[in-house]
Amino acid sequence: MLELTDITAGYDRNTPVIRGISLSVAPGEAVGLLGPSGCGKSTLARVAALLHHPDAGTLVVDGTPVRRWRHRAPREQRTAFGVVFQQARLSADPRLALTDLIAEPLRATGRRAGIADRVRELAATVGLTTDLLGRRPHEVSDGQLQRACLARALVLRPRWLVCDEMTAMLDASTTAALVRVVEDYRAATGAGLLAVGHDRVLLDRWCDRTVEWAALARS
Ligand SMILES: Nc1ncnc2c1ncn2[C@@H]1O[C@H](COP(=O)(O)OP(=O)(O)OP(=O)(O)O)[C@@H](O)[C@H]1O
Repeated sequence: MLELTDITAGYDRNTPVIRGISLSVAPGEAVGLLGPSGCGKSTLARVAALLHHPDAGTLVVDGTPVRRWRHRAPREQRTAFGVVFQQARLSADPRLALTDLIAEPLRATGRRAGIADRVRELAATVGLTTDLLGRRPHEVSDGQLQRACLARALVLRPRWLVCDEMTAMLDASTTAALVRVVEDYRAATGAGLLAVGHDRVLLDRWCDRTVEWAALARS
């Protein structure tokens, strides 16, 4: 279970951008989070994925309260999450070939055995051909780069996926392909999903339930 309770967070302690927000995702559940631009969806998603320290409130992941965020979070908690952001180019090191980008979390956690096989397997899963794997981010399209970022998010086999506007920059066929990859992964592993977006039709089709930000902010 992913349980966010009474979360207050922002970028300046005196003026939080989200206040007293609670949201839970059950194991294996897919929850869509819908709301207008700037309301704080990404901030909440980053708190949930241990990437942003809240000013107040609690986060409990699979029964264990989170006490530290970002690089201070215990590895076991950090690696339970796979995260994909809207802007692949901002989340990809421009110096890394796609193969190294996908392998980054394996190297960062010292899991060096079988890296090449795992990258090949995931590249096929997300629909990246071998010739693309040696290219760097500026040598591939936004859709190809996002495929690599999704592969990177799955490489440690996370129990939780946070997709923050993952498909907002993509065409319909790439969107459908990436959603399918996430859903196949969830069907195989039972991972839970928090999917942030603007597109109600997509989120309703993709997720078990869609939550409106306005309802969260009222409750
Ligand atoms: N790094 C930052 N520093 C300061 N303010 C920020 C930062 N990131 C976001 N904000 C502000 O926090 C508020 C919430 O931003 P957030 O990105 O969480 O909203 P959002 O609902 O995800 O928006 P969008 O749908 O446009 O992505 C906005 O007013 C934004 O300007």
